Amino acid sequence: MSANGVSEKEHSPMMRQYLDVKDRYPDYLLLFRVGDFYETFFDDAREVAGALNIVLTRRSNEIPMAGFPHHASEGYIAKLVKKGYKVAVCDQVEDPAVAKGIVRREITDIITPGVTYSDSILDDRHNNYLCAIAFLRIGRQTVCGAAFIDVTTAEFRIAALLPEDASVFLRSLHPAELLVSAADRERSEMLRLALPAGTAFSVLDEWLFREEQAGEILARQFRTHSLKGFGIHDNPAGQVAAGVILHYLEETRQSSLQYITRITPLQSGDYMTLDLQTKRNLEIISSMQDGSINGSLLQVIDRTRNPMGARLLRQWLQRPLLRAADITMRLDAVDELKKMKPFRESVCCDLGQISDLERALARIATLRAIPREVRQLGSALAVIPLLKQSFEDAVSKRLCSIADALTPLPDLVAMIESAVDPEAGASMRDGGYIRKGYHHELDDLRQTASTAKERLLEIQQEERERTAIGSLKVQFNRVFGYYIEISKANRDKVPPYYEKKQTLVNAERFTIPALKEYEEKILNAEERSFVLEQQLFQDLCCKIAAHAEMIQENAALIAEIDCLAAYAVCADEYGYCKPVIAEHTALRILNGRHPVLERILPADEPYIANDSLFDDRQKMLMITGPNMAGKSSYLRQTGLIVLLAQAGCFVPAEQAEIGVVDRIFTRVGASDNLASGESTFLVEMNEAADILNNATDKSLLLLDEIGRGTSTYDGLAIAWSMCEYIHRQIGARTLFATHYHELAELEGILPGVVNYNATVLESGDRVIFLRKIVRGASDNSYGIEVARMSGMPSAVITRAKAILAGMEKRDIAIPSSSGLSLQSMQISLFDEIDNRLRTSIEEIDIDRMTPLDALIELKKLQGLVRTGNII
Ligand SMILES: Nc1ncnc2c1ncn2[C@@H]1O[C@H](COP(=O)(O)OP(=O)(O)OP(=O)(O)O)[C@@H](O)[C@H]1O
Repeated sequence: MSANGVSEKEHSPMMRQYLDVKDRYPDYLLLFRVGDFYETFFDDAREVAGALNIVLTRRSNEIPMAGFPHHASEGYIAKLVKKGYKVAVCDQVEDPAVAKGIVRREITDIITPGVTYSDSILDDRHNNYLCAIAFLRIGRQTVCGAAFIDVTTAEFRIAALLPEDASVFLRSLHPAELLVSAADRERSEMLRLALPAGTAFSVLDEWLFREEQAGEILARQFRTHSLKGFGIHDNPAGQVAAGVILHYLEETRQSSLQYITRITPLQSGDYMTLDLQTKRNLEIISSMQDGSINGSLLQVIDRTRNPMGARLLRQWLQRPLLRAADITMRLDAVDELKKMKPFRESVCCDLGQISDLERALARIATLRAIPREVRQLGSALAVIPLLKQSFEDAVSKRLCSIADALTPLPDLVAMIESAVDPEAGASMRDGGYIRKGYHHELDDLRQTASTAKERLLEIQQEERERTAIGSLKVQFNRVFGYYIEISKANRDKVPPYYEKKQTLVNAERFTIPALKEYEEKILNAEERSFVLEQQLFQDLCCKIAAHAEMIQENAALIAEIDCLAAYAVCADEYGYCKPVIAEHTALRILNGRHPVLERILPADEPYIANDSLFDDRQKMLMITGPNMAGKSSYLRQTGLIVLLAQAGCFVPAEQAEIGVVDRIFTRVGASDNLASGESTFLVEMNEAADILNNATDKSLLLLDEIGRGTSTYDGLAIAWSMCEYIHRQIGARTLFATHYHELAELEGILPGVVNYNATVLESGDRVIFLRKIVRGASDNSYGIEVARMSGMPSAVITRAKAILAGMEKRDIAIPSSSGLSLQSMQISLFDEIDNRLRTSIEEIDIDRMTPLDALIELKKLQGLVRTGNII
């Protein structure tokens, strides 16, 4: 029985053919070519109709069906794939006119979110990753590894992971599609939950996740006996994941994978780990406001001129370096480019001319390219000698090695130039894209066709004279081929040897033996030259693909030059300074600025620069100050400056010395994970726990309003003890912004804790934010003043002031000065409980209570006294 209860036998032959194909591709939406349409049936049709918002109809009144015209398929397929669907395209592979019985159909393309080359789906400034995660049991241990590939750029990497870190890794990589094993059900489910909505998730057979299987497939792909040369041999789970990826690519019919020439390890020791939280809080790639690039660090720094550079810059900002020598090498290169402005500008101009070599190569190697792309690749490769030459006099180590490594490919450039017509258009349908002189036989065929066409003109002239019909014309169309058209008015002059082909309203069309003869010559020659041209173009693509490794290396170097030049432009135009990078744990940023805020604030309210100073005597900066005073911005600014410096970029500061940070941890503001059912406070505590468990003395901790999500006293107590723990157990450089003025007490108690505050100026009952972070603790929250400035109704403000005055008189709940010790904090905690106890008892209406109610009430009161909370 089939999906809707119709038995196989009752189906038409075409539907049986459909079901046969669908059987082989159950996880894909099967687009089945029927005439000029791609049709989907059964459940696929329901999905497609919903996803594309198209009509769901029924075939033969029974089978659900939805489809779209084939000429518009690119847009529809893009829409489906962007929504996370995997699509298999089944085409008619023989001419229906000559087919005997049911026309033959085959899968001609498979497109999934992680395996696509289509410009309608991809963004050229983003990588598009297909990722696999594998868990392996080795002895008593479970090891985990990941592999990921961008098939459009051939970047193929593997990483060794701790099993518990797999979700964090995935969130950080943000792949378009994930492959997991059917055997790891629970773990796979956890991974699925870690993925952002819309990520495709494929569960594959367990046998694919075996070491032998992976070893074989990797050795075949890279044509080696051992994987030692790639430096990935000590990561068996990663290798399994890589093998799974290659198998999946083969299965999805990506037959020409030769352009994937290497696999490289992603060593956790080389790069700073940036968890999703930190990426989000520091707004590195996208802003918190709307998730777009607008307002992000990337938007400010991305001054690249080329898509390859743009993609690499994203990676650089998300993977800052850890070794001082590597960072300094990048900074020196930026310095050199910054100083040589005219040279840099001319290099940038060259970079702007270079097309996307990586993606063009992938399309060429997989025979998806059109002639224009090949031509563009040729022009891009032609710029390499110029680039190489222009860097010949470079001084900095990295620029010198880039100049050395750039490899011109003159023969390939010449071959492309001689083969592809510079005017080649977007379509290959009409041929004519291979240049004259490239191939002898092609030239001959074209000559034959053109001579025959000239002969047709002669025939036209001869027939005009013979028939005395001046308007007689030899014409061509795809359906009827060549014909002679004669208007109705001249109908009686048509000679008897004219054979009628077609009658129109005002004219008739004929053929004659001479016309037939030349028509055949032309069509034959054209048909053969068309096929030959396709063959020559394919051969050219294969020859280019044979140079894949060299092209990829050049592309990587061009991308790097682009990023370094972009950094230099930022340094120059935004007034950034070159940071000094050291292997100690101090941090000295003088007059640092927030790279994004300083660009968006109005000129009359410029960003106020501040210092961030850490050394052995100053390890934890306790920052108090009113709302809106600039505490969070100061925390973020410090994190961003460190991140930029370690990504090899100059920084928005007057001077900066950065002791390399192994990881930036952030706990900034309330992030809502309400969708996953967690309370704001729980999320806050999870994140705080993660920081305490993973930070080291080389980390930078940016903690904003820890404890805010719960009651004042719980929050204060947690914040206090976290500070103690960080101080005693971790020793990380920490910026701690808080509204708990009591925490200022810690300055006297824990060495290395130093108070700072975001200053304000009181002017009458107004507050002016100076945005200067200065030594000492703040002594006022100004919360009510800030509320007033936000446009709160004045009645609320007046009442709030009265309540505050009352509370301050009674010295309860809201702490008003920094003079409280932990002991006095506990005393006021009991005051608060006493007050709540008293109010609760007063509010009890004994006359309306049953004895049971009274007992329940008593239990609540007991709970209040014991835990500080009413149950
Ligand atoms: N150094 C600065 N120079 C100029 N403007 C600043 C500066 N720092 C912050 N601002 C401006 O003040 C606004 C509020 O800053 P921020 O959010 O950092 O304050 P906050 O003290 O953390 O407030 P809250 O405690 O309410 O979170 C920012 O959006 C920015 O426009």
